[in-house]
Amino acid sequence: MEVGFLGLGIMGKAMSMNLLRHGFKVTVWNRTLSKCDELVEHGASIGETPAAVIKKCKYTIAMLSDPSAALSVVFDKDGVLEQIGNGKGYVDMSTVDADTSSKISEAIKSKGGSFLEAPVSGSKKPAEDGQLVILAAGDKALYDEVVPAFDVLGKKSFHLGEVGNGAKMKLVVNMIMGSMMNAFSEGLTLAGRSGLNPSTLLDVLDLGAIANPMFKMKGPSMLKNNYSPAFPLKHQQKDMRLALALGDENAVPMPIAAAANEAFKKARSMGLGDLDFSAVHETLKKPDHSS
Ligand SMILES: NC(=O)C1=CN([C@@H]2O[C@H](COP(=O)(O)OP(=O)(O)OC[C@H]3O[C@@H](n4cnc5c(N)ncnc54)[C@H](OP(=O)(O)O)[C@@H]3O)[C@@H](O)[C@H]2O)C=CC1
Ligand SMILES: O=CC(=O)O
Repeated sequence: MEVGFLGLGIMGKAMSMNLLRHGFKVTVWNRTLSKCDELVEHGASIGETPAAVIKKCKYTIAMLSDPSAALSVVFDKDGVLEQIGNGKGYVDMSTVDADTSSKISEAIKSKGGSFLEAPVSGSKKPAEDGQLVILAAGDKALYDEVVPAFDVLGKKSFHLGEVGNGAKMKLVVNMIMGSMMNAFSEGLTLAGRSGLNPSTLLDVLDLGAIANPMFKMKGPSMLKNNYSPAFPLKHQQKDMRLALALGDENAVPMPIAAAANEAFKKARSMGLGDLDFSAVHETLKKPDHSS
């Protein structure tokens, strides 16, 4: 199967590499074109623009940072809309809000193309290992056609109905994840400050009812102040912001998510946006008055 791939950040690189490993022919594009080189070394072709990729491929996947990037790649000059048409499918796997996804869907469909949103749950490692959870919604025929690619990228795919439902599901999941990360981070800090060994806290948590892969994976590196980015904090804060807007629209009070969003904003203001989202832990540290 031949696919186009737009966006070679942490996730897009891992996902397109995985497709190549499984025998897919992949044509890649990235805004910073030099990031295509490593993929080319592994057998990918380059498209000079999003439009060029769409022209060449029947199916194109996008994995872009946020709503503004997702819109720009579709609507701007040399964008997806210039070449999309009958018989072509566009699958946007970026995490965006339902409105953004609907705008993209309507534009693609007005040109005769088909559209699927398919944000994913799972980070860098699951992307490398083909263990993502795919939250698709939109054109069911296109979904059925791209299942071979989803089977490589993920361990499970859902088709959630109309466009917008995939985006909403992803935002709900990440709203919960961001809130959990803040509670975890406060717990680690409280354990240390009150004279407990935070490593022992990790062992205790792992044996009880709130054990989960995120605490297990992130805890040890957080205790070493290692925030090498798997899921950049700026994207987690974007997801909290979009989830809070969804809460506004539906009159759902979300005081815990709102507090978590403030912590992520504080972390961004401290210059931590490009680090892993677990770097929110740093917002709880005492200022160093030693110098
Ligand atoms: N990392 C993770 O663990 C997960 C991330 N996600 C979501 O997946 C998406 C991608 O995440 P991730 O790979 O981590 O992000 P990165 O920040 O690593 O990559 C972002 C990508 O978007 C591109 N981009 C940004 N702005 C524009 C623009 N205006 N026009 C064109 N391209 C643009 C970047 O291009 P350039 O290289 O030129 O900057 C890059 O290819 C996000 O929506 C994120 O929320 C979902 C699940 C897990
Ligand atoms: O969006 C991030 C993730 O880990 O899922």
